[in-house]
Amino acid sequence: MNTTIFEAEGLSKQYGEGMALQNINMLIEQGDIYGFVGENGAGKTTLMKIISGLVYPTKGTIKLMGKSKKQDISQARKQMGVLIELPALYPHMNAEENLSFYCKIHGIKNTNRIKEVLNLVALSDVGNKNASDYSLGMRQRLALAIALLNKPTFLVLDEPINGLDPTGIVEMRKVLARLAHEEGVTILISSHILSELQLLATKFGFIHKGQLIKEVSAEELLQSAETQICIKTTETAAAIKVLENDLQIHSFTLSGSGEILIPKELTDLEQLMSIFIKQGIPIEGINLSTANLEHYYMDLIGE
Ligand SMILES: Nc1ncnc2c1ncn2[C@@H]1O[C@H](COP(=O)(O)OP(=O)(O)OP(=O)(O)O)[C@@H](O)[C@H]1O
Repeated sequence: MNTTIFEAEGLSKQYGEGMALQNINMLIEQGDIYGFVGENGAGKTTLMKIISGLVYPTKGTIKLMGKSKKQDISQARKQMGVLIELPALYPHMNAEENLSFYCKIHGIKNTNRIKEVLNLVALSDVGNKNASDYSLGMRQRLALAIALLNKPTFLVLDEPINGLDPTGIVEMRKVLARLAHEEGVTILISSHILSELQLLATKFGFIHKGQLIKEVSAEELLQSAETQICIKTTETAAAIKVLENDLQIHSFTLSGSGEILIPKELTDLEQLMSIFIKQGIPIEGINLSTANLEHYYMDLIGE
């Protein structure tokens, strides 16, 4: 049975007149990389702050590492690493010195941990370079290293790839995948870069105007996407005739660029190719379209 890391029941947060969160029920289990998706102002940061103890909910309950009493939750938070706002980095200090400073603040005596976290975030080679010489991606990874100092089992990361260039994004993805797969860290991560989130997350939660409208596993997302065969031909009208008359396929659509999209389960690709060739229909390309987190999200919120 999977262990529950975080659970919210009927969670709401009101700021003045505005409801930032409304009746949220959410479940994060051990080993999940939970991708948190939502528009600006949807409520992602507010929920992450509640989990981290930076903001109190107006209504509802939370359980952290199976604990629900206030004191036990505070204790459980010691097993968490949080990156919501970038911690202050001292530019004139190198990464090791910055980490050493945070070790002192958090009362971490095991200085070997500094080398370990530098290794985990792939900064070992540049650990003695001043932080002012780091790229944004390296600074983000150093901030992550600070969040990892206490060996967390649960990481909460708000937009950790925001503003990074493609190399920085790939580096961060590799680091997070390694933390999850090799160190067994459970991760809650928000990002507006849905293609990136799709490469990493094992589960998704979609929040819209303060409401968690859907939770779905990566497998369910794949299954729910109607995998389609896309056929590109210069003879679209003739190809459609063959589909309808010879193959009795009527549920196909045309993409914006004129490709014919057929649900995969409706067709035997070999048979389709052989009929097209027999009828002299030129095929310029065939490929499979698969699940797309961005489309899924847009469908979900009705846009
Ligand atoms: N301290 C605050 N006081 C008043 N309103 C707030 C406060 N913090 C957040 N809000 C409001 O709560 C709502 C949710 O904000 P939140 O920052 O949680 O959204 P978000 O999904 O993280 O957005 P983004 O993707 O832009 O970071 C927004 O309407 C925001 O204006």
